[in-house]
Amino acid sequence: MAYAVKEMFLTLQGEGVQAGRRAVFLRFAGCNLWSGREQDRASAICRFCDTDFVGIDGLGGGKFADADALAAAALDFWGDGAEGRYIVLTGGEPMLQVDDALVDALHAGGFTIAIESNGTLPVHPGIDWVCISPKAGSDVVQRSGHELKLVWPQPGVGHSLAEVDGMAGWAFAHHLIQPLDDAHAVDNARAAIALVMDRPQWRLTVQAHKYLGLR
Ligand SMILES: C[S@@+](CC[C@H](N)C(=O)[O-])C[C@H]1O[C@@H](n2cnc3c(N)ncnc32)[C@H](O)[C@@H]1O
Ligand SMILES: Nc1nc2[nH]cc(C(=O)O)c2c(=O)[nH]1
Ligand code: SF4
Ligand SMILES: [Mg+2]
Repeated sequence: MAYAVKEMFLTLQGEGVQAGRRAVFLRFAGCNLWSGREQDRASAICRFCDTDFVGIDGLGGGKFADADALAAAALDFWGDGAEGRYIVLTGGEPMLQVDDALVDALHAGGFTIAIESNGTLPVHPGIDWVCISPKAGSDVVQRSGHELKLVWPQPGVGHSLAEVDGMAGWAFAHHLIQPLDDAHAVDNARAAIALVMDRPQWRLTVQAHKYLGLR
């Protein structure tokens, strides 16, 4: 299968339990919850996305003919050294494109594979670190994994507190709250902190890369 990749880059994971870890980010083009066009944002299921995932024109992006070609490009971004190779599959929605061939090729390249997914598609069982970030109004089918990372608050109707308490029972090792980054970031952080103070099953995570000048 061919893969449509928006961009690829080497950075530190900025979010979640693996924050601070050196990682190649592989950002796939396209998402099933928003077209990525600004004129569609207000009518999309997911309306707060902070990412451009349209097209294949980013740095390190392109159309990759097969899994070996994509894994080879990821290894180039990692550079020298076989120690601690870590790749984060993101997007857009990576599960629209991730398949057996890619998982096998990345493992053959020595990568530990992490994914950032909205959970509306089952995550590939070969992935080593599963982060699911539910979006209000979507049907989350992937309710197990390593970390559940809920953006809070979500604009519009959002999740009810009853839904949040329900998610605390989903089979994840870690339950995380990530403040929504928009024009009201300070208020959002306050709301996220208040939620965690009331519900100690949840922990706060922040998008550290945005404070550190990392991609
Ligand atoms: C751009 S998404 C791509 C992966 C996948 N589509 C998803 O939503 O999980 C990567 C992560 O950024 C989070 N995110 C997107 N926009 C955000 C925002 N404005 N503030 C905080 N987190 C955001 C998502 O919830 C997700 O955890
Ligand atoms: N540094 C860094 N960490 C991240 N963690 C999740 C990200 C994403 O967009 O999926 C992201 C990102 O875009 N940059
Ligand atoms: S599901 Fe993820 S990639 Fe898609 S629009 Fe929402 S945050 Fe962005
Ligand atoms: Mg991001």
